Amino acid sequence: MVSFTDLFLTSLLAAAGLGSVLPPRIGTTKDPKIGRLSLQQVRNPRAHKAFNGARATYRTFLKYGVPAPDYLKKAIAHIDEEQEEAYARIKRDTGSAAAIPINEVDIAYVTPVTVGTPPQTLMLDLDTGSSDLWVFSSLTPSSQIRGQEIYTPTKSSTSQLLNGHTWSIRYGDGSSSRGTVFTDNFTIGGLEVKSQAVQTAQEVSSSFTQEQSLDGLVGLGFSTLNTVRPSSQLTFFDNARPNLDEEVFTADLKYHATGTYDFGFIDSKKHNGTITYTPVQPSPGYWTHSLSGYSVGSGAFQSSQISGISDTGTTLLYLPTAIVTAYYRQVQGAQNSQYYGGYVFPCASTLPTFTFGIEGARFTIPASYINYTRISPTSTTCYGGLQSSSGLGINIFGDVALKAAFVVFSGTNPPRIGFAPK
Ligand SMILES: C[C@@H](SC(=N)N)c1ccc(Cl)cc1
Ligand SMILES: C[C@@H](SC(=N)N)c1ccc(Cl)cc1
Repeated sequence: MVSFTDLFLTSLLAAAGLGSVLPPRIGTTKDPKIGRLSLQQVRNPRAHKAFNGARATYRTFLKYGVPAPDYLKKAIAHIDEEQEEAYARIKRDTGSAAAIPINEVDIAYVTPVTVGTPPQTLMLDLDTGSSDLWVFSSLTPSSQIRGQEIYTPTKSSTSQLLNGHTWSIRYGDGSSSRGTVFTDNFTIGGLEVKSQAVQTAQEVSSSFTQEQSLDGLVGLGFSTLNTVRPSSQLTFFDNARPNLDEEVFTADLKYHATGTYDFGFIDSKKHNGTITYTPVQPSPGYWTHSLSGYSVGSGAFQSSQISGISDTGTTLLYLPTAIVTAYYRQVQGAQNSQYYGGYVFPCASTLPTFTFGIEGARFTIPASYINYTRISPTSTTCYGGLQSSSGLGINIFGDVALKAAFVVFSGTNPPRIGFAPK
């Protein structure tokens, strides 16, 4: 005989989704004639909210038509409230991943990411100078693939074609790519975005084909620059942002070494001293801000507002011609060569450092970063890491500058960018 108390307690616990902790009286019987029935209890997949005991008890009162005491209704309310506050405080998402130079002169940095289910790993160039996330794919003609890893959407159980959407992009250096779009799970350094727009290349230009260790780009510019049509798509950072502990990502790029990109937190172990922030102009979609001036070697600091973009996807530092000529005037044998397409100098020449200002702070780029590369492996002529921006129409604080600092890209409102010594 099942007592009322058993029934009450069992139903109370059942209502709570906790299942019965009583001996399994219900559903089994000792009488062999009736046969044996056993019920498999499963967790309620929709029970994603925390358990609220008062609510469970309240439901039981309702179930048996017993008026619930007032204190119970109040209890339900303040348990819910405390749970909401607890969820609000929980540390949410962060991510951390390597920034690996793809050749011996740091022409670009790639970061391991995973796409799809099961995860497909690709090495992508995290690029704050653009806002398309695109990958070499099973849709890229094999004639345009030379060693790159590809994303195959049909092998991913979570991929979905974004019907009727296409994209096409041309970068400042003349390289380009275009294709179609899927959404899929996308992870960088343990930080996952479900349903990220992943742009699958159907055509890439030769400079991408030749870059064997680069499987695509992750645009970390503002989503306004995204080229997907008819509806533009959000960047990985914009998708991840609501779950991030802090609305930031940081770049700790290194000279001839592997650095890191962090998402959602600022790692104080990666920089020395304070971070100096300066406002970012988010239109048209680059991380556009000003330098407060510059100096060459031990020369006096020249204060002047120099507007440009902090761009992890561009290799070198491009500044106004007046600044660049002032720099190379200090370099024996330097010349602005039409033939080599920029400032070159004898590799044996001694180069000065270059210092740029962020508000009141000063960041010095070592001479070695500006002695960028030999024109060819056997040449004694070297190409500079500081070049004139006059042909570009925009000043670009590329990797040569960024690797001299710890950089915080802050997606707060208003957006800002921070630089710290390291
Ligand atoms: C923003 C970069 S391209 C990139 N980082 N995806 C750029 C723009 C314009 C010129 Cl002229 C050269 C480079
Ligand atoms: C980010 C873009 S444009 C640029 N060079 N800043 C790019 C183009 C070609 C390669 Cl191989 C790698 C990166």
